[in-house]
Amino acid sequence: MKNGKLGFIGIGNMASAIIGGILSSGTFPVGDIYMYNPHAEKMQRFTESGCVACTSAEEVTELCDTVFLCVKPQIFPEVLRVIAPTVAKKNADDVVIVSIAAGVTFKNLQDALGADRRYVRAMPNTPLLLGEGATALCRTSNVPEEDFARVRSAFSCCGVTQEIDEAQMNAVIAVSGSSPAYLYLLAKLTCDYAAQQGIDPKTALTLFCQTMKGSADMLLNSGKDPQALMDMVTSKGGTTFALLNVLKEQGFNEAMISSFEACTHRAEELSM
Ligand SMILES: NC(=O)c1ccc[n+]([C@@H]2O[C@H](COP(=O)([O-])OP(=O)(O)OC[C@H]3O[C@@H](n4cnc5c(N)ncnc54)[C@H](O)[C@@H]3O)[C@@H](O)[C@H]2O)c1
Ligand code: PRO
Repeated sequence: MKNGKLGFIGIGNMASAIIGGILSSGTFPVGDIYMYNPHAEKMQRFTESGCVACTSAEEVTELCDTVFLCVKPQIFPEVLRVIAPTVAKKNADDVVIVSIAAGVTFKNLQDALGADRRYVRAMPNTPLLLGEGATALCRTSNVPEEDFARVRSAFSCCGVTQEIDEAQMNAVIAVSGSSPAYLYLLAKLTCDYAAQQGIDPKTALTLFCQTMKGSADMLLNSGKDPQALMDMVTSKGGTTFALLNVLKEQGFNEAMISSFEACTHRAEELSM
């Protein structure tokens, strides 16, 4: 029997972002959110808000019909081994297993927990914490619309969601899962430069962040593609031209593409 409870195993950065987003949105009753982490202090702020702490991953799996696996890929074999007997006791219709791990495939999950179970893979990102996340999702063909909608709503109350094919799941990490890191790197380099030039760090951060937000809005809403928007900024013989020229000369595009490929390749290596 389904009971609508959401269970989280592994309460680290990402589960905290997802649960934080869910709590701020109020989409799910706080008492329906169950969790387990071996370090109990990681659950404290959520239990203080009314979420339920469990004493094991098995307990979360037993009590919840949507189970989010939020541990590092390297910990997956252990967690799957621990929850497998509890998953096996349930009807296949009564549990959806959601993995947010980079690289862990449906085949990995099916080998450990059974081919007849329902699985969703998600690739969220840390801005879910503020309700501004982006999550790519895919499902096995046996996940009905109603179950998928429920999982999707846990992510869409924390931002944008898009359904893709499993074959694209590793490549999408460079698009939205890992990409906050390179945007923060850009922010750090820009603000460090501004500070060296005597610009107040807070002023620089405000200007840079609004520029990221405004540029994102232009990409989404102006009807122009990235190249056309770059051209709008770039006066012939002007400052942007000088900036882009150095990036080109120093191999920025190639470095970015190599970094995307490394990201995807690492996800492939993390498959069990
Ligand atoms: N951090 C991100 O931006 C991000 C984005 C998308 C996907 N992911 C994926 O999310 C997953 C978690 O990443 P994270 O950054 O939150 O890691 P994290 O290290 O912050 O969190 C993992 C948590 O798992 C707990 N844990 C360890 N062993 C456990 C066990 N046996 N049972 C239950 N819990 C256990 C740890 O104490 C920790 O709190 C990874 O698989 C990662 O690929 C992360
Ligand atoms: N953080 C995880 C990692 O670095 C997965 C996407 C973002 O592996």
